[in-house]
Amino acid sequence: MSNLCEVYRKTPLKPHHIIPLDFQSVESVPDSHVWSDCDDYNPTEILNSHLWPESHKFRIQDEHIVPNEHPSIPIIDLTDSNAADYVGQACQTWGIFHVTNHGLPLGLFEDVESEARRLFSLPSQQKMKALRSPGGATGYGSARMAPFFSKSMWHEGFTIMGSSVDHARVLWPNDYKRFCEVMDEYQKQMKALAHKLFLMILKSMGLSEEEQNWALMVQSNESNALQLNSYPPCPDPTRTVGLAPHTDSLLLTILHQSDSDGLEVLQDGAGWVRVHRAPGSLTINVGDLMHVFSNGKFKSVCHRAVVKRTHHRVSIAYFSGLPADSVVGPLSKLGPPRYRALTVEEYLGMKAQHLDRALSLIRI
Ligand SMILES: C=C1C[C@]23C[C@H]1CC[C@H]2[C@@]12CCC[C@@](C)(C(=O)O1)[C@H]2[C@@H]3C(=O)O
Ligand SMILES: O=C(O)CCC(=O)C(=O)O
Ligand SMILES: [Fe+2]
Repeated sequence: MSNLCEVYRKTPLKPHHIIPLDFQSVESVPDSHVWSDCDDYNPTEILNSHLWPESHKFRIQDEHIVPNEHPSIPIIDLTDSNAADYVGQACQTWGIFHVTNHGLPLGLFEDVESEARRLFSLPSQQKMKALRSPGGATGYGSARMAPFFSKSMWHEGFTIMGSSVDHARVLWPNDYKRFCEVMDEYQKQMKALAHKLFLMILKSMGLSEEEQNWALMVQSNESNALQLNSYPPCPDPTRTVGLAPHTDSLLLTILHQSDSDGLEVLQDGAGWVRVHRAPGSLTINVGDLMHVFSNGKFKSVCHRAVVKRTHHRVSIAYFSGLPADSVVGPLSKLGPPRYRALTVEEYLGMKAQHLDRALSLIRI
């Protein structure tokens, strides 16, 4: 089991921040889930783009990245010989991009999505048997960041770190193996892809082979999490929020948006931009630890998820991180450090206390 689990044990949550609404039993949106107050909706520090240097506020010009004249999220073919450069550029400008030709079989996504749907379509009382414990990191429940918002999100999640067998067994006592196999295989494939992307990123940063080897050694120990997200159909999608605006804490996130769009990113000047899926692609975004490691060159992108009136949207997010005791600080070759170095554990502790303010609190 991943040692990220232990970090979260130190910041226990209250049960009402863990237990999702029984979405199957409601016909209208209860007041607890109506987001009318704008302040709730927009975390202050994230919107304050002082976190990001002026030079990053430009549009991608490279025609290989953006095939049309309207700015849109880059789509990068991982088999292109220049892919590493494009990945580096996309991390600097958008903090998010799609990858195609990633080599993963379509069946893998069909399987993980169908298992996720099998889980979320269980009756609420059954899912509650796998509820995350107050000091726990894995299992069924609301998003970990729930306590920072006065309203609840139209969302339920299932978090896996390592093996899912303990929770799967209580959900399906006689039929849990398939779920575990699919989740194990998915995590294995994602780990390999995260490794490949990390290597491209290091290359794009101009690291020497020796420096690359060192960094890869650190990354080969990655600590990760798999998050199944469910956004049930909502009677009033304009007054509800799927996932509130946030940045992801770890290095990189690999997102599979199943069959419907719903992810939006906050872009300087443009506001909220819908992240349309490209066929067969995966969506990659930069997380806070990568933001620190790149000395702010790569930006940890603020994003949110919206909900649908009739469609039950499911997404699968893989968070690639580092062991809790590893130290993350800006690469020295990227200029004077703009963030102080700290352990993953310390950073996640700050995130648990300050959410979107954590990154600015470690600025030098
Ligand atoms: C390893 C991770 C990463 C977590 C916490 C833990 C497991 C679940 C992840 C999420 C998923 C939903 C958004 C987020 C903000 C949340 O509330 O839970 C993420 C958070 C983070 O990136 O900080
Ligand atoms: O469902 C989505 O599209 C976004 C999920 C997400 O941001 C997350 O799990 O951190
Ligand atoms: Fe996220």
